[in-house]
Amino acid sequence: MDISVIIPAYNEEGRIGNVLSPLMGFELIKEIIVVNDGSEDLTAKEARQYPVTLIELPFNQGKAAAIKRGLEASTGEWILFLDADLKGLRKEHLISMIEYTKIEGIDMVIGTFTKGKLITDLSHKIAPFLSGQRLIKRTILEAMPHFEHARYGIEIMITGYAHKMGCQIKKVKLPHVYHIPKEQKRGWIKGKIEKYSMYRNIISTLFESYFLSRFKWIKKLHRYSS
Ligand SMILES: O=c1ccn([C@@H]2O[C@H](COP(=O)(O)OP(=O)(O)O[C@H]3O[C@H](CO)[C@@H](O)[C@H](O)[C@H]3O)[C@@H](O)[C@H]2O)c(=O)[nH]1
Ligand SMILES: O=C(O)[C@H](O)COP(=O)(O)O
Repeated sequence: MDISVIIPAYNEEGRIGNVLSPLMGFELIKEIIVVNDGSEDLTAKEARQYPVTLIELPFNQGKAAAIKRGLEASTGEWILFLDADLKGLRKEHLISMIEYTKIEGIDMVIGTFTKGKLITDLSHKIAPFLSGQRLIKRTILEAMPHFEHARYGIEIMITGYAHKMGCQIKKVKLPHVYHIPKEQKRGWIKGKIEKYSMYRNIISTLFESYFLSRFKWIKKLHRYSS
């Protein structure tokens, strides 16, 4: 198997290095694609210090659009999505995600936070399908209907689609990994505003695509064993 890592990044100066470092020297990783989604800070400069393919979007277009651009540029058989603001990510976490892909028939592995921070652990316990850490067969992503406008609704779309197509999904715990909350990244007021707008993206995607006909998949997701 070969893996393309795609990391969407918007204003992640001082953080993106924590995610890129553990990826170095990993044999199965064919390429690392960082999509700088119109950042106004030094995210791109920091990413350039690593051997990555850097795609620069001229203005902020949202996570889903950044992922789409990364996907178009990638060539791996499997795609590993990682957020650029993770703390505590280590090689062992990647290895445990990759191990699951060896099980016959597995199409997607979702990495969930545990033993990191109470709030992030809790949010992944309640809503593991919102996790941005995933390893997916590229054929599934390529077959998906347009998703580039979904912004933060992207995880809902991918999970819903995979479910609809009968894909096999596994959750894998990523101990001691968490992400930096928006309030800490952007300041309290701006952080809360961005969070509110993220929840709107998530809820509207959920509502538009699945509320009436396919709500059942959410319940089922909780049953996927780790
Ligand atoms: O316009 C944007 C906004 C975010 N990002 C990047 O996308 C990733 C996730 O964004 P973040 O704002 O950190 O999201 P969270 O608040 O952590 O949201 C959680 O929930 C979201 C909705 O399910 C998921 O997309 C995230 O991966 C998940 O961590 C990070 O690398 C960002 O830099 C972009 O590239 N463009
Ligand atoms: O996972 C969490 O801790 C929150 O629900 C989302 O965090 P955020 O502040 O990065 O949006």
